[in-house]
Amino acid sequence: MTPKWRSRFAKRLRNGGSFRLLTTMYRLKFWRMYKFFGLAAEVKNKYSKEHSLSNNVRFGTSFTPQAEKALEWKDYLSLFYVSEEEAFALWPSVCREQVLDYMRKSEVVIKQLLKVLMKGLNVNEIDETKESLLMGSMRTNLNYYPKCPNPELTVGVGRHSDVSTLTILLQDEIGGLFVRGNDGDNWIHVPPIKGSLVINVGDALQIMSNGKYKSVEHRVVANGSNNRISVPIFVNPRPSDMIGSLPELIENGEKPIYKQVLYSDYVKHFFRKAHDGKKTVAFAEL
Ligand SMILES: O=C(O)CCC(=O)C(=O)O
Ligand SMILES: [Fe+2]
Repeated sequence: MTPKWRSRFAKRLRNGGSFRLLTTMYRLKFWRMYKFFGLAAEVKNKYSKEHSLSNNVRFGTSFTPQAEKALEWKDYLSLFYVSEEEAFALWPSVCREQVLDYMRKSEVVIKQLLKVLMKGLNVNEIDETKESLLMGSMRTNLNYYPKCPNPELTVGVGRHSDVSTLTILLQDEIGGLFVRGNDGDNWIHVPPIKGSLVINVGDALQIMSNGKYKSVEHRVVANGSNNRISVPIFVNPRPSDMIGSLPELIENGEKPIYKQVLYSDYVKHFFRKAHDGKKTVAFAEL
């Protein structure tokens, strides 16, 4: 990355928003994903909350069905990465290798993005502890939005920000993802561009950057004519990490606006309620 590009990039993220990173690196075979969702219901149900052998593998529908007035028009398979061995033992074989490959290749891009973002905060050294805080755990979701007979009655995903540090999102050619503009009023469509990824700042980075980088609010509409697939990688702190305004920023004289919270508590708080815009972040406010 050239310094000019780097500073433009850091500025764009500071202003809040979604940054589309053009790359030809990713050629994920979407049909492989469709294959999972095309499996018989009883096969997919082996990975449901009730039947899955592990909490790290979960097939479900909607976000938090027990807290939602109307269900989101979406099925998903959520894969929390622990190790290759575990993935081989527990993840559905129909898509396992593609997801692992995608995650492995993404790591290079993720590290570069985080380096640039930390530079923008004057944090020039990312040691092992910091790296683990920024990207110590990863979760990949396969989202499947089936064609909806009454799209005006529901949504694909309600408005929310991700609880991640960064989200790397791959979407197919259908479209339907919207991000909230900087003025807070307008919604901007994120058009699919072949060979591109959408990079979203999540709440954990907003908190660690002491509010300098803003997590982006987004939503997905339900679609009356097409099925849609998206594959976000949520780059997260580890569940056992304490997150809060980074000490480097406070040592530089900034007033902290976030307290230290256990990341797994933050995530639990997010999942307890239906999607509600950016309200989750209040959980960490001082
Ligand atoms: O499908 C998309 O484009 C976005 C999905 C999303 O926001 C999520 O899974 O958190
Ligand atoms: Fe999201």
